Amino acid sequence: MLLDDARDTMRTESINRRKNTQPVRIPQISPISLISLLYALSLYIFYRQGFISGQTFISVAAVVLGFVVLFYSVFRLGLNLRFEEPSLMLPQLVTSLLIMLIVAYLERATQIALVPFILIAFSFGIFRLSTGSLIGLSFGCLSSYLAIIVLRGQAEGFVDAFRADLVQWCVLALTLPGMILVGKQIQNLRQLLRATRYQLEHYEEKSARDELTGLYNRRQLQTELEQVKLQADTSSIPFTICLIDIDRFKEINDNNGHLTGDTILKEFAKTARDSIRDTDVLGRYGGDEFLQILPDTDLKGAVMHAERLRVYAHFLDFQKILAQKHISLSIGVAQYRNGEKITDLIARADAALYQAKQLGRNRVEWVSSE
Ligand SMILES: Nc1nc2c(ncn2[C@@H]2O[C@H](COP(=O)(O)OP(=O)(O)OP(=O)(O)O)[C@@H](O)[C@H]2O)c(=O)[nH]1
Repeated sequence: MLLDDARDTMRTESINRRKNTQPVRIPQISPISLISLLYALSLYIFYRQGFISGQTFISVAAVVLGFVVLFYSVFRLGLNLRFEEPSLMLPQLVTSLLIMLIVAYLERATQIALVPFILIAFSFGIFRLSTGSLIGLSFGCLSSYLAIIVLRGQAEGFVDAFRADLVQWCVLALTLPGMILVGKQIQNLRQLLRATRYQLEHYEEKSARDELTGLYNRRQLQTELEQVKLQADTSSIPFTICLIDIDRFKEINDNNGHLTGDTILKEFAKTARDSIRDTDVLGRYGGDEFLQILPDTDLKGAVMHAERLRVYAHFLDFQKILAQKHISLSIGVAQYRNGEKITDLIARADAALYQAKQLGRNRVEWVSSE
C-alpha cells in the first residue's frame, strides 16, 4: 500500500521535477557531448598519423560540433521539456552512435575506436534509458555495424580483414547484453532508493505530527523553536510565542465524555491552523495546550493575533456536542529575548498563561520583552 502510494506520488512529482531539474539537466548534456568531442579528438590522432585525410577529420569535427551546439540550444531554449524523456538521452546517443558508425564505414582505420566509444556511450544510456530502449539501441547498433562489415566485405572480397571485423562485432555483440544487465540492476537500485527516500520522508513527517490533531507535536515544536531562535540570534529579527490553553477542559471531558473532548481539540486545531500565517508554526504542546510560534513578530503583533484567535475560538459553535455551546481560551504571550534559552522563553509564556487563568480565564496576558 505504502509502495503504491510511493509510486503514485513519484509519478506526479516526476512531471514537476522535469521543470525543476532543468538547470541540472543542462550541464548533463555535457558528458555525451564530451564523448563526441573526445571521439573527434581521437580522429585527430588518426589524421596526424596519416590514417585518415584532413578533409575527413574536418568534416567529422564540424558534424560533432554542430551536434553539440544543436542539443545545447534545445536544452537552453527548454524545447526538451516537450518530450516524454526530457534528458533526450536516446536521441543524443543515437546521433553520436550514427556519427561513429558512418565514420567507421567511410574510414576503415577508425574502426578500432568504434567498440570502446560505443561502450562508453552505452554506459551513459544505462542510467537513463529503459531496458526496452537499451535492447532496441543495441539491436540497431549491432545490425548497422554488421551491415557495414558485410558491405565492406562485399567490396573487398571477404578476405582476412572481414573475419577480423566479424570477430570484433561478435565481441561487441556479447558485451552489450552484459551492459544491459548492469543497467537493469542500476535502474532497480535507483527505484528502490527513490521508494525508500519517499518512505523515509513519510515516516519523518508522521513522527513530527500529533496523531489526534495533525498539528506538529511537542518534539517538532522544540526543533522549530531552536530553528527560529538560531535565526533570531543571527539576525536580531524578533519572534514571539503564544501558549494557548482551552479553559476548563477537564470539565468538558467530565461532563461530555472524552470523545467529545477529542472532537473539540480537533475542531479548535483546525480553526487555529486556518487563522495563522503561512510562516507561523502551530503545534500541540500537550493535552489541551497548544503552542504557536510567530517568526518576525514582536510582542504587540503577537498579542493582537492572540486576541483575534481567542475571539475566533469563542465563536466556534459546539451547540450539538457541548452543553455549554462554546469554549474559551487563555493565552500567554512572550517575546524571545536575544540569547535566552528556549526553556526560559516557554517558562515566561507559561507565567503569562498562568496569570490569564488567575485573572478569570478567557483572556490574553503577556510578559514584557525587557
Ligand atoms: N479528550 C481529551 N482530553 C485530554 C487529552 N489530553 C489531555 N486531556 C485532558 O485535558 C484536561 C486538561 O485539564 P487541565 O489543563 O489540567 O485543566 P483545565 O480543566 O483545562 O483547567 P484550566 O486549564 O485551569 O482552565 C485533563 O483532564 C486531561 O485528561 C486528549 O487527547 N483528549
